[in-house]
Amino acid sequence: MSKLDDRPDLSFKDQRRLFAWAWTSYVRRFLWVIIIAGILMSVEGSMLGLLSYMMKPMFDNVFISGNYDALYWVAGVIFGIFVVRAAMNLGQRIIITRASNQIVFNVQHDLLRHLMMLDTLFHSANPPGALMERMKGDTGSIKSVANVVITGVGRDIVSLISLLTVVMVIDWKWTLIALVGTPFLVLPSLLIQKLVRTVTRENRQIASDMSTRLNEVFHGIAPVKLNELETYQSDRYRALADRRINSEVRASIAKALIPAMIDLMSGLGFCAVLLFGGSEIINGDKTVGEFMSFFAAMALAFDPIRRLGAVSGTFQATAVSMDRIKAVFDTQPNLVMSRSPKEMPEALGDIELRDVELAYGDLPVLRKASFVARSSETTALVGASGAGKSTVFNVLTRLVETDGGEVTLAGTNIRDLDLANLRSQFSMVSQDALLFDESLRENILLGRTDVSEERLREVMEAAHITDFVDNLADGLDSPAGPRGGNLSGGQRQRVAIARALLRDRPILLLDEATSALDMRSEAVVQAALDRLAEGRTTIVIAHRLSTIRNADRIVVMDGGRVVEEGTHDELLVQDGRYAELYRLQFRNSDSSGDAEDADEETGAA
Ligand SMILES: Nc1ncnc2c1ncn2[C@@H]1O[C@H](COP(=O)(O)OP(=O)(O)OP(=O)(O)O)[C@@H](O)[C@H]1O
Repeated sequence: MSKLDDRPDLSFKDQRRLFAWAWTSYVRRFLWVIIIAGILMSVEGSMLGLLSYMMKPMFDNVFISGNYDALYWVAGVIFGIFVVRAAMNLGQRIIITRASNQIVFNVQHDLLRHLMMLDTLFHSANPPGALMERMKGDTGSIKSVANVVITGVGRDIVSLISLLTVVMVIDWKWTLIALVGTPFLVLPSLLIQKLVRTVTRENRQIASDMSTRLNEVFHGIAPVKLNELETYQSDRYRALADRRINSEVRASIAKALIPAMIDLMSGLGFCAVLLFGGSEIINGDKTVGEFMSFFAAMALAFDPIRRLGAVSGTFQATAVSMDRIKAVFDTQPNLVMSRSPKEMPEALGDIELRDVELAYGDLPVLRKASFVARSSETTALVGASGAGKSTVFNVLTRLVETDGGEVTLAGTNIRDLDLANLRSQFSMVSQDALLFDESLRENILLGRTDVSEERLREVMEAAHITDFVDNLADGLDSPAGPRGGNLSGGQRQRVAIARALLRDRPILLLDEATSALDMRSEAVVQAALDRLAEGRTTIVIAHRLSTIRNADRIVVMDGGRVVEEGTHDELLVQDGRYAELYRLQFRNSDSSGDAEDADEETGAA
């Protein structure tokens, strides 16, 4: 599963494709809102033309002819123009803000769902900070298109058309002279657009690296402090921030270049008209009012023209962000989903791995691994660290896809089963129990509303949670803290066990489920797990071999292969890898009295 690498620069066709995708997927459903906002904007924009046109009666009828009556109606009309402008602007702003936020949240919502569908390998390759930046930073730039482009462009185009109509009506020759420099803008603007795209892409990447850095610092705040990495981390962040400032400045220069060039061209046109038109007024061929109207229209056109010039920069920047978002949507999960999934077998039956192969990139992790976990029995997976035991769990729950071989549940290939249905067969407790930043109650219930207080209490007692919960000020409603940080490792593990007890599914997967518990708690929780395991198909990975010696079957893994299988006694008689591990652990725990130390030394799971 791929890392989200940057894609090549966007051609004009790519950009058209991206905007077409955004339009059909997200914007089109707001067509009516856009039309209404467009009407309001058109009215607002046309008011500028009217305003400039009012210069003519103001100068010719009021100032030059000295007509007092005209003074009142001209003033009234001009005030009316401003009232209409204000009302239209307010109306369309409200409408578009609502629509643009809705569009962005829709994109974010779809993106979140899509990201949650992508498999574990994708998430291992792409750090959370980088994904958050795509979700927030890049979608935010779509909003700027909605806000700036849809609102601004509509209004500015209408303003420009109305102002151009006024200047054309007054004198088409003056208009042509004013616009004489425009064709020279085309080539430089194309080059500038490419520059904007390049700088924006770089900028987004730096923003993503910054989020990743922050995410890692806050996630690993304890190791940062304990290894005195504060200065190192803040220097790294500062280096990124310096690059970001640099690239922000370059991006804004690039974006400002087009309006700056438009300014220059407008200045040239302005002076040319002044030179040419000034003499016509001096000669009496044109009135002062006409001249003032023309210049007012020209001056009022500056802002819309400059903004329209800047729009192309915004468009380019947004195209880059949309491309980064589209890259996520284009990434498909590695999982092969069955189009017509088979029914889940009534009686679950055995779980079988047959010649299963899996590699993470170039690293082979499972190599033709085969074993059977019999229905309603407990199977233990044993082997050195990195042997591939947890990967077997990932394969069973289809968090990762195998490269070869097959996994069956009661004879049915798990690929032929509905994914959600398959996952609903498992309860799992893993070594690093992940808690959410919610109350303990919410962490145990995980959204379920059908659990009675009695059942909840029962489960808490079995998982040995009541011990510590009853001592908390808010009891079960105490917050677990970010990633369960308010609890100890052992307490977190007990919450995870309570979840599994409550979930109560036919297959139980325990990955060093009691490794963080003290001896006394472990004995009690282990008893609860043993009770839970009764009648269920259980696969257990345990640190201490003593905890799995009663398993119905022990599967020994080494380097991604199954190297031995049997009961504890059979494996001891075989005198192979298991017997070696067991003796080593037994001897160490015998001499030190601490089985855990022995486990760590041997690396046995
Ligand atoms: N998401 C991943 N991306 C790349 N490599 C991975 C990933 N997950 C695991 N690995 C690699 O796969 C190998 C097997 O890992 P696995 O977690 O299955 O081992 P394990 O037997 O459960 O080890 P332990 O007893 O230490 O938990 C290891 O070498 C590990 O580096």
